[in-house]
Amino acid sequence: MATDFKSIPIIDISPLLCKCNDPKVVEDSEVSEVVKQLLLACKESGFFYVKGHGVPDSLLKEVRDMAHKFFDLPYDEKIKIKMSAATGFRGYQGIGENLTQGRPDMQEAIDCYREFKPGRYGALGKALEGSNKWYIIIKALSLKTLCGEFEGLRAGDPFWITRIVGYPGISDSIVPGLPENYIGCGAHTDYGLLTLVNQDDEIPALQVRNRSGEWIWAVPIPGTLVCNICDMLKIWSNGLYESTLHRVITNSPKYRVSVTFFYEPNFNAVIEPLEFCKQKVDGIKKCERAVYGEYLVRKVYGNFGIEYLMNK
Ligand SMILES: N=C(N)NCCCC[C@H](N)C(=O)O
Ligand SMILES: O=C(O)CCC(=O)C(=O)O
Ligand SMILES: [Fe+2]
Repeated sequence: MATDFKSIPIIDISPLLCKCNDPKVVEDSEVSEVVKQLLLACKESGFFYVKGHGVPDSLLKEVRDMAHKFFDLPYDEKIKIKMSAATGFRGYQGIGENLTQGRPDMQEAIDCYREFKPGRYGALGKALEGSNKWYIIIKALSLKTLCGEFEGLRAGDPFWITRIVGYPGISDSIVPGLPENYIGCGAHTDYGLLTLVNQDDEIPALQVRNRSGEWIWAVPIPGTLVCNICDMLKIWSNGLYESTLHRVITNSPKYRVSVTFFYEPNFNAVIEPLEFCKQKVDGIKKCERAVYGEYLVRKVYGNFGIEYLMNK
């Protein structure tokens, strides 16, 4: 359950990285301390910054620089990798094409989804069949390498999504009578397990809602990644962890980029509150079950107007 948090904690996870292969990891006091902080953050705000994550600052910056370069290209170039229902919703979408709660977001983006063999996830998976445009977009993004880490038996054959988002800058001279909260991305929760956000320095934009409805800034902290709990993890934890509402405000004249990686469950996974999480609240089930793939496809359809959907 989210609380009235006023700030988002910064957690140094380096002990986890150093000691993850140590057979005595569970007894390690530094590791226990990190785990304690993570647990608290997952319950109180569903959001935290991580530092000591092992991804060099220079690489985080390089990724964002490449995203800026892509979005700087003329529109005619960008639409060479245009997304549609026919591309499995993979590729570029222009400003105002993504909808949140039915309203256009003032952003442009490139969406990538885990690739899989046609037919692998049956009729449901058909919506997302297609290949990513890696060769143009993110040769050096290193996200593919990172994705590789998450795949395989060890992590249960998870799905993943990555979204490279650009928010055009704004100023009174461009939009006279500009509202104070110009929406780069409307209020939403994320769908899967855990989101990692690599955001531009110096441009506060991401906001997270606490229990009383106040919007708390997740200002950029150089070298950190913003992490947040998503809907499927909330269900698994029987509501113990919060999938917190967040949004993006644009009030800077500077163009802002964020690169998000969504770590998701297996596409076919049936997600239900785990028994030991129910036990913590006298066996009461607090969240409804969902099939991840169904949930995702419903969200993807909701994110686009009808012209996208007519196209497959
Ligand atoms: N794959 C994820 N989580 N993408 C997040 C996008 C959030 C905004 C979207 N229009 C929505 O309304 O959900
Ligand atoms: O741009 C950001 O900081 C976050 C974007 C976001 O919330 C999303 O794409 O799900
Ligand atoms: Fe989000």
